[in-house]
Amino acid sequence: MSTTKGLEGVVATESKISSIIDDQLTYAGYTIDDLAENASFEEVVFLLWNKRLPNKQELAELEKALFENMTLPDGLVEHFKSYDIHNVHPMAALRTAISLLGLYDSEADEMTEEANKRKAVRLQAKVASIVTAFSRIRDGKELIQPKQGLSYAANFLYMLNGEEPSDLEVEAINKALVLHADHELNASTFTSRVCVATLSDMYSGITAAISALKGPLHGGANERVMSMLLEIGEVENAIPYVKEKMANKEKIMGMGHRVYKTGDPRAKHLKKMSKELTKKHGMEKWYEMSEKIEEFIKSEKGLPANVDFYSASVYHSLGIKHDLYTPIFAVSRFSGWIAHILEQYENNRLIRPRAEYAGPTKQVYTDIDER
Ligand SMILES: CC(=O)SCCNC(=O)CCNC(=O)[C@H](O)C(C)(C)COP(=O)(O)OP(=O)(O)OC[C@H]1O[C@@H](n2cnc3c(N)ncnc32)[C@H](O)[C@@H]1OP(=O)(O)O
Ligand SMILES: O=C([O-])CC(=O)C(=O)O
Repeated sequence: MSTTKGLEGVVATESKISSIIDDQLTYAGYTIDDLAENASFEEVVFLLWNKRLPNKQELAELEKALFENMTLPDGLVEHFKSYDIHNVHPMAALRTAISLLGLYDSEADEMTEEANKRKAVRLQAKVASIVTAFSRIRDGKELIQPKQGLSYAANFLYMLNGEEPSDLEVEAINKALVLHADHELNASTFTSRVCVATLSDMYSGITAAISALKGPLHGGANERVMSMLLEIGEVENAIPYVKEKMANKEKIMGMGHRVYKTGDPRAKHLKKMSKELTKKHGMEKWYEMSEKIEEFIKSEKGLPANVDFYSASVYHSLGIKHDLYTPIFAVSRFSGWIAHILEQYENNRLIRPRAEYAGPTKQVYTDIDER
């Protein structure tokens, strides 16, 4: 047997959902550039779940279904008040909330295609409410119910802040949601597929995926990018800071990627947005600092900025709390995880690779008194 550390380059499944070929990302054949410029998040959700764009009626139906399913069970809201919410990371809270949500869904273990599609809508609708409810309860504020007529992105900001967002804010969040929605067989998506390939239920698959996304080598990097920028403080400190990190063999968060070698095609959209939003809010230094780090790491190590890098300064300029960055990634990625879970169910086989044994052999059991 031969092993490939971290399964690099291993093709583990076929999928019709998204592709990364020659550093270009597509969702069901549509380039990410096209979608980022033109699509609403709801259209992308439909696209990932159906492998085609919706017509007007289908889009309206999905928008309505998402809006109507945003309300949370009372028990879940009470649960947020039952622990020390100030000492809990929102990704841990989200992970537990989704597992708990499954207990309120009488169809949780119903495995028909129709039941799974209904659960898909409920999960996608409620994740926005869960993240925003957590944040508001933590801040000691009243919960805000979603407003009819607002898009998913607008309702997310409305439920988070309690006021209707500006067009620019909605555009920024919509674009971020579109850009993060799916990414082939990344670690969290693979986790969700491994989980449901045992024929476990959708809530379990999503809970497993959230757990994988939380880590700093994956979705957890965006929050850490912002911590790094804050630690650097001023633009002129950026290069000495990253030089020291690299001399200590520490990684620069938001840089590098397992698949992309020339560049992550999502990063340029977030970079553009970061430039615009930081300028608008008089926070140019976060953009300038990010650009300096990006250029330096690219020239020194040949590593590109990934999707997490500029999302940090985008969210910061929107006034979003830093520990909500990864949950926002999750809100978007629910759509991709769900698409992959549905695809896995459609053509399932247990995922069970092998490990090459590298431990001792020919051991002989000795009595405990003789060890
Ligand atoms: C949405 C997402 O999940 S995007 C990724 C988000 N994660 C991050 O931004 C965390 C920082 N980046 C990383 O840790 C990595 O680049 C990963 C995890 C994304 C990809 O990792 P891998 O493909 O396993 O690359 P690996 O960690 O083996 O690194 C290969 C080489 O590049 C270096 N390298 C990779 N990323 C970085 C980085 N961010 N900063 C400095 N050096 C890096 C490694 O030190 C290693 O160098 P060496 O060969 O001299 O030892
Ligand atoms: O694909 C990956 O390895 C990580 C990533 O960029 C994503 O999940 O969006």
